[in-house]
Amino acid sequence: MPAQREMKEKNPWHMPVTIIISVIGVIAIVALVTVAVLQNKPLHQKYKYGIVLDAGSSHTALYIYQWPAEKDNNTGRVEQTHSCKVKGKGISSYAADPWGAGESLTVCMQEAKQQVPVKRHHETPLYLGATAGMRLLNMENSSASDKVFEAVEQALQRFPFSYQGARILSGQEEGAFGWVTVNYLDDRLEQGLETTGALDLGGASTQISFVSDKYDGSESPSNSVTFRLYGNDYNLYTHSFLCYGKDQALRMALAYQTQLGPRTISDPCFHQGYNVSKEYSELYNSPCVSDRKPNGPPVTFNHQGMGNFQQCQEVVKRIFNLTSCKYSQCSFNGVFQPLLQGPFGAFSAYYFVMNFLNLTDTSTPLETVKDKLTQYCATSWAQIRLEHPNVKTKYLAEYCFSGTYILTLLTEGYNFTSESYSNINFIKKIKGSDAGWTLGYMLNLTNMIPAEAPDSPLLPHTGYVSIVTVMALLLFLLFILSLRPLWLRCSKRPQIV
Ligand SMILES: Nc1ccn([C@@H]2O[C@H](COP(=O)(O)OP(=O)(O)OP(=O)(O)O)[C@@H](O)[C@H]2O)c(=O)n1
Ligand SMILES: [Ca+2]
Repeated sequence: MPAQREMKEKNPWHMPVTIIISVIGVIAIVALVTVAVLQNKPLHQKYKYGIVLDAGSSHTALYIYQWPAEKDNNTGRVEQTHSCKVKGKGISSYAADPWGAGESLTVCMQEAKQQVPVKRHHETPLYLGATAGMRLLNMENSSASDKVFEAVEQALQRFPFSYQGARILSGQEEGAFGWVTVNYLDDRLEQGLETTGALDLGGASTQISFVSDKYDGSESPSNSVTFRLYGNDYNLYTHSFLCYGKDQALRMALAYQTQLGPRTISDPCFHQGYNVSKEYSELYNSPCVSDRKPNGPPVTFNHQGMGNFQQCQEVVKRIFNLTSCKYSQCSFNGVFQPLLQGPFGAFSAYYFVMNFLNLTDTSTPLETVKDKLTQYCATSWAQIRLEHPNVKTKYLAEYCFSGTYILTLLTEGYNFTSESYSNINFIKKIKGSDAGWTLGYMLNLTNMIPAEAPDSPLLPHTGYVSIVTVMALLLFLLFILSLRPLWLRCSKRPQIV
């Protein structure tokens, strides 16, 4: 017993003041670490939203994007959470019934109301951008186009979002924002990596956009778009070909075959056994072909398929002017195009068509791709329908033409070769978000890509946690060591005998 008492009296830990100080010290350190860690933990649960309606020539689609609420200005954080395809045709097809255009959007808008949390509705920006279909309608009949916009605007303003306007995008914007989307989703802008070119094929127009070291914008300045993003300067080449979307290109190809007003045309771009009566007035009802309407044609013509890829390619080539060029080099129709450079993402109808034809693998030699298309085009219409009973007849009838058009546009039009063809990636989505101009458009309008690289925190969160913990442990050790003299003094005290 006396020995135990002696131990207690020697050991400063058994002094009440020392115990209290130690406990407070430990609690303070734990509290310090906990508060510091929690305070700096990134919040993931709160999001902001943005909605973009892509009013294309063939259809309208609604996209909802979200990003963490506390990081509007951060990099690569915006993602698509929902998309909705509007039933029916594009808004430009409602020229005779403008209110129908507004009405057509309500189902997808209701869906958006469900998808975005109610408390975010009022601060969620809503944009509508129209592309080549409305560009053509505006050229043809600007008052009809104004009426469509009026109806669309009224319909959208009935929803509780922050409506930011509906307008026609220029071809240049459409190309440039598609390029921004692809490179943003691939984190190429933020990291200053080599960029990917963008190839977009719609129903009424098509865009090509890429960065070329050889292009500084001085030759054909109208094709140049400059950006400063995350501290890097980009000099983008972009061009939009109006009327060279898939549907209008088909019209032009048919117009060449019907310019003498025959009752029947034998079209190599359609399958053998395909035979449909079509109206001249309907075929020529577009500014892309209206000036070539034959004089006094019959009301209808029989559109018969022959199914021949080679001949189809000859027909398709006729819609490209490959000879005139006043620049150092051109793509087609006298449009300047610098040397192709880098990888390319090809989306929209490029993807739909090549995916249907099982031709998205560009490591397959171009000659093999052509052989496969030759076989596909030569298959009878009856057989094609039998093999794809669930595919929309309009799409199905056109895939031979569409595949041929895509290969001709890429090789004869844009000058992709057997080698550079493999630089193309046919894509639909990147990391869950659709490739297209809408995301780039929203990022631009909400200033979500800074011109300069944002100040990044000195340390990542895990590094920060580790340093705070190590510092706290060191403090604790220091505290223990500071008790040592006290402990030594106690141990030297004269013994109580
Ligand atoms: N499964 C699908 C879906 C669409 N298409 C075709 O793809 C084209 C539409 O492409 P899209 O990118 O949706 O065009 P829009 O945006 O409507 O047109 P634009 O960009 O020219 O305004 C149309 O010709 C349509 O027939 C297709 O062949 N197969
Ligand atoms: Ca489009």
